[in-house]
Amino acid sequence: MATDLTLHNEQGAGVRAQDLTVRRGNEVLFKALNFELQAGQLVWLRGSNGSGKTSLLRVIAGLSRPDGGQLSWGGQPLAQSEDYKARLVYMGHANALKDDLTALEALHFMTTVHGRSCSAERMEAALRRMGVHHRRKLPVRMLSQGQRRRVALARLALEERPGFWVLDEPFDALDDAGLALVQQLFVENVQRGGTVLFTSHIPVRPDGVALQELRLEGTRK
Ligand SMILES: Nc1ncnc2c1ncn2[C@@H]1O[C@H](COP(=O)(O)OP(=O)(O)OP(=O)(O)O)[C@@H](O)[C@H]1O
Repeated sequence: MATDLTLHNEQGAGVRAQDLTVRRGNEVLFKALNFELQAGQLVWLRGSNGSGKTSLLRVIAGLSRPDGGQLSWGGQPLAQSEDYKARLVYMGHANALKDDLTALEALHFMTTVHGRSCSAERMEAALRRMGVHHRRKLPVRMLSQGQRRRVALARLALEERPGFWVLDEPFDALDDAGLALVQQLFVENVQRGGTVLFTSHIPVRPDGVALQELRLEGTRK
């Protein structure tokens, strides 16, 4: 039997998952999962430890393949959609910052790797917004965990287009002010017509947009 987690929203195209099945080893994490993620949605992917949230995010980001079912964007397979690839911003659980680079260099490296290269002034402004500008010349290895997270998340502060953000535990290691900053970035992306799909074990309550939930609980068969 299919599990329908469709989130209803009428604005524009989005990601559609049909009968999605993912296994890890011998374990079926979820089976025949159906949902849509559309423009203007802020979606909290929830589920207990090991329920398959990271695995689902990786599949949506195109980093691994589902064992069954399809993912599409505007009727086209997700993996073949240039529009989807251009909108996708995926951030995994790890910060993916190079320890020996300074914070500014690490952000520059990250944006270049992801094809989002921009001016030094804009990167400095993003680091300032994330409250780590005063640490921009320090090597990443000398930053605290929360500061590293803020540098990595500065990538989101550089985005100006309506993006499709897929974020695994973005709030990890952040203090209350950091949490508020990142939620504000979510709201801005959603308000310009983007989508944010994220996991978090910390309850969040962004102001100004509706928060929807996609629950993986009970989807195993
Ligand atoms: N490469 C792998 N090989 C085998 N099993 C894996 C692999 N990666 C993940 N798993 C298993 O898949 C299940 C789901 O893992 P996943 O990381 O997707 O869960 P999660 O919901 O993100 O968990 P958490 O809340 O703890 O971060 C776990 O039981 C895990 O052990």
